Amino acid sequence: MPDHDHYTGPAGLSVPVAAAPVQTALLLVNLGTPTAPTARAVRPYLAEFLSDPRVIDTPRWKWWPILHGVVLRVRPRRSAHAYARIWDAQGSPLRWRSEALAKALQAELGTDVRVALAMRYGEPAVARTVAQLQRDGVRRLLVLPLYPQYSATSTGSVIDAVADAMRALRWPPELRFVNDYHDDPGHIEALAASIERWWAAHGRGDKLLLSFHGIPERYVQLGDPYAGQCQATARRLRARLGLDEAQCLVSFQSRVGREMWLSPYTDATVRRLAGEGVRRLDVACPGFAVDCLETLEEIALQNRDFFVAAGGESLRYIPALNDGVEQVRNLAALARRHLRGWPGFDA
Ligand SMILES: C=CC1=C(C)c2cc3[nH]c(cc4nc(cc5[nH]c(cc1n2)c(C)c5CCC(=O)O)C(CCC(=O)O)=C4C)c(C)c3C=C
Ligand SMILES: [Fe+2]
Ligand SMILES: [Fe+2]
Repeated sequence: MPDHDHYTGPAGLSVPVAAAPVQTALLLVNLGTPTAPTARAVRPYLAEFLSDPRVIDTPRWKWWPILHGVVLRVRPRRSAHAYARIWDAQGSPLRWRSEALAKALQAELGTDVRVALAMRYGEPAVARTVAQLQRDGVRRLLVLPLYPQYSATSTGSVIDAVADAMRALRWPPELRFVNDYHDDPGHIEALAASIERWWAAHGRGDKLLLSFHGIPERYVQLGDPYAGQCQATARRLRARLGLDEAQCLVSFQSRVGREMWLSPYTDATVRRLAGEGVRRLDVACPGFAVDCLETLEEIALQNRDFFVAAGGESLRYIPALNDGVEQVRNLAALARRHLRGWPGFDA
């Protein structure tokens, strides 16, 4: 009797003719974080991060000796000290908050989509996560980097990692990417609503500063749309909150190295504002989907100290959207829009 459900080969190979039910997955990708707030754990994380040519585009022969000879000897200890200030009972905030967001999104999206989380650097690695999804029968994959603004250094690098993961698979899944969501009306509304909610609970400061992660200015000259997208997010948020440019300012944080980065710099801005008589400064970081080292340490601790030392009264950090209801509803709606047209999702 011929078996119509299987293809049978001459050497005894037998594979099913009918495909298993197609599964769709949403893969969230965030930057990644060390496994512990120690120099020993931070070193391999920084080595992977700072070896990425999307992040540092200096030719390898020139960068390698600097990275291994200087940067990885000095920076891990400094970074570990910063991480130790924000590490909590659940570990790295970036990691556990990203996990909480993935879990909340899974609950919001239901059983039609499987939600997974990977990290660009460190674990869970993109390649391993994608390979596991494929083994589990996922044939359609929507990738959502947790960066509202596109930069080649962040989103572009996630695209590289997913492309590398695809290359390693014999039968890669169908693929879609969210490039950015910097001006998505639902995202702007989510940001505005969470800032207003925070003001209702804590009162309003004299000014609102929006601090975005910086990148070298040269990258923007080479075509990176990041700076324009940050300014567009700020413009829309201002319009929604009814603030002008004097009441709601933009700055860029985290400069590393000697090159000019996007300006004005956040540390110089908070010092300037304190010097100009601003007493209570509210700071939000709309470039970070979840709180992490850059918000909890660099803004809420380091820049707070700069502001107070320069004569300000208090710098208050307004938390990221994290796994709050505004973010979960918005990212679920964004995902559903990008899933449209795939079987099981309205066209
Ligand atoms: C040196 C170049 C760097 C570029 C360019 C850069 C761009 C960039 N980064 C983020 C988001 C995050 N960065 C974080 C930490 C971090 N960033 C850099 C360097 C660059 N980032 C370093 C060396 C570090 C590690 C900490 C340190 O030593 O200062 C984090 C926090 C991670 C955490 O564990 O909490 C995030 C998030 C974006 C969005 C971006 C470009 C737009
Ligand atoms: Fe960074
Ligand atoms: Fe930083």
